[in-house]
Amino acid sequence: MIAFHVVPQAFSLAECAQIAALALAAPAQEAGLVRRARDHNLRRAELVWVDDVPDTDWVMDRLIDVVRVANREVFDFDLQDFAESPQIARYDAARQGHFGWHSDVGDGTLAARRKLTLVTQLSDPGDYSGGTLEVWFDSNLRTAPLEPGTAVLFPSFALHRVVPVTQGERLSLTVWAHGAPFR
Ligand SMILES: O=C(O)CCC(=O)C(=O)O
Ligand SMILES: [Fe+2]
Repeated sequence: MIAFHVVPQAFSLAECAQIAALALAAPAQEAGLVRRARDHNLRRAELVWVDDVPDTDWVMDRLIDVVRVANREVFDFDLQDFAESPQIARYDAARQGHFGWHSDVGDGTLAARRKLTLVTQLSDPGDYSGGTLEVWFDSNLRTAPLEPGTAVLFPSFALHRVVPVTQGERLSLTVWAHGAPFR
């Protein structure tokens, strides 16, 4: 099974800036985990659900295209739908934004069906320190490239984390593709 797939320029720089601006204008929610439990030791971030932001159909359309191509060419998972809104997460240094080691698959109705995770970098790496996304699937730890617009995809059950942001602010755009649970 492929652990980690990188798609450069899934979004242009201008598109990343546009998505970031929409997110900064929208009211954010404190980040929950699957099933909306809150554990600040595990995650500190603010979330905006893309489906709650007007005029973002093009964002979802692009994400669907990128997932479709990656799944056809690389993963070949049995995917059925996108059952949850994409999320924009803001991790800032003031709150030591981070997300500890976790899997995106949980035992909630939706989280149990997560199969493929896609994360797009939205921020210029010059705007923050720390904040790297690491995926630990096998003996190799993989780090998501920092270029804004670059997307990474990995099986949703793979352990991953966002290390604490120590300066500035990092934004990311995440979406999950769902299907019958792995068996
Ligand atoms: O912000 C990221 O890079 C990762 C987000 C994530 O792992 C999640 O929302 O489950
Ligand atoms: Fe995650």
